[in-house]
Amino acid sequence: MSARPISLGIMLHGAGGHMNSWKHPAGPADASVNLDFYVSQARKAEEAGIAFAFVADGLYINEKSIPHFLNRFEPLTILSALAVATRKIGMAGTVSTSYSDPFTVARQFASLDLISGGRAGWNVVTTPLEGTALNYSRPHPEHALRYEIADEYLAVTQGLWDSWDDDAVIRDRQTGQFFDPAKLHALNHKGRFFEVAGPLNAPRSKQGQPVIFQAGSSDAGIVLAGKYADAVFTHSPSLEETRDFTTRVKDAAVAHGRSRDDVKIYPGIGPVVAETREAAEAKYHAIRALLTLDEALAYLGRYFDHHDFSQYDPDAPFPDLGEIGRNSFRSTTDRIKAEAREKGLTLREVALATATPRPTFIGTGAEVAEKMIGWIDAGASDGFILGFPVAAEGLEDFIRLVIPELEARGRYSRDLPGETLRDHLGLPFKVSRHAGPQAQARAARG
Ligand SMILES: Cc1cc2nc3c(=O)[nH]c(=O)nc-3n(C[C@H](O)[C@H](O)[C@H](O)COP(=O)(O)O)c2cc1C
Repeated sequence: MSARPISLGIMLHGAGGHMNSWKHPAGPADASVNLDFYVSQARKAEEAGIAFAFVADGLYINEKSIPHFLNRFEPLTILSALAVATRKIGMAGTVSTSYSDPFTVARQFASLDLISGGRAGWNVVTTPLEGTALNYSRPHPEHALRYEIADEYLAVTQGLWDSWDDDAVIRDRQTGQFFDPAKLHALNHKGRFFEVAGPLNAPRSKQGQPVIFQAGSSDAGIVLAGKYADAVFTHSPSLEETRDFTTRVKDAAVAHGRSRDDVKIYPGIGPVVAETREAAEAKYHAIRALLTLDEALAYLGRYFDHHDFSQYDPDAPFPDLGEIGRNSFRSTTDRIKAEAREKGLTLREVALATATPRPTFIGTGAEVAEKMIGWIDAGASDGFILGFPVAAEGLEDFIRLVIPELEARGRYSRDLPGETLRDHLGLPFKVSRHAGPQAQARAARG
């Protein structure tokens, strides 16, 4: 295989990314809380050489939330179950830095990394929805502050993960020595938001530390990713916009003394594939028909902190919302507003395009495979996270129709490299900050 193989993750999100995917006959209606369905999706993905499973999350619902959000598994709990039902596929889960404590989260991911044999990843989010504050006995931090908290939070967590040198625990039954005190490091962090003494009560794992994913595409999100992220989950509006984003994240990594290859970019895509282009279009139309306009307006509203769009004429131009949305999903709402303005769209058009977008990757297996290769070769991304609108149908179709086309072009292997998630993503073992200069140099050489 000469050119780079394409790296894939799969979003596990119940019945699928379409808000009414639960109505689609391809999978179970209760998929969001159906352990057997999650296990079967993860195993199919693993067999197909998909590098990691990815579980998104949210911490606040109301009666307008989409069905999958109303009843679903907590990410680390479901990933711990999936870790013992699989052997190779990575396990990446979302946890918010605005509504948790670094010691607990460091410990939870360290445990997942041990349970899975070095396959854990943490998708770091800052939580967009103000209503979350109602569930956590604390005020909702505004956008900039959320990212300042996240920065210190990550420094603390990664510090805790290096509490124990790789050979610190001896467990010598003859001498009775359990560990070497010289190889145990307290953190003694005292910062603006956190005071954490450490050490962590968990060792490092087969991959050193869990992989850091980051999701959040605003300027502040890009700076955070450049500093800490091993991988970034982002939108996929177009090849050009995604490539621009990728360039900015990799520039940010370089600005923090890292290399461009230290951070991998994974846009989420929702391919719809069939034997012919017409059949793929028919599949998309069946998916689109699952949705009413009212539901699309509620879906759109969530990005704007559950703004009520039903108050406007759907066939009038998209309303001028001023600052609404800037403190929630900022990068997403800025993009929606700009596109509506530039293209002169009505509210109805914006709501439908947001809730049930026409996939960028639609067509035959060969067409979708060619397009994916085109994105990678143009430098738009390092891989993709597959978030099928209808999970059961989408994964089957992709394995049957797209993967063989990628293989035929020498751009995909079902044999995942190595054993850990870092191996799968082409990232080196994470050397401890307390390791000597020789170990650091070895790691830098790869
Ligand atoms: C592609 C993408 C995926 C996201 N996934 C989640 C998620 O699963 N859970 C969550 O609480 N927030 C998620 N967020 C929200 C961000 O963490 C952040 O709180 C919000 O988008 C504001 O950041 P931004 O303006 O930098 O994008 C996501 C954002 C993006 C852009």
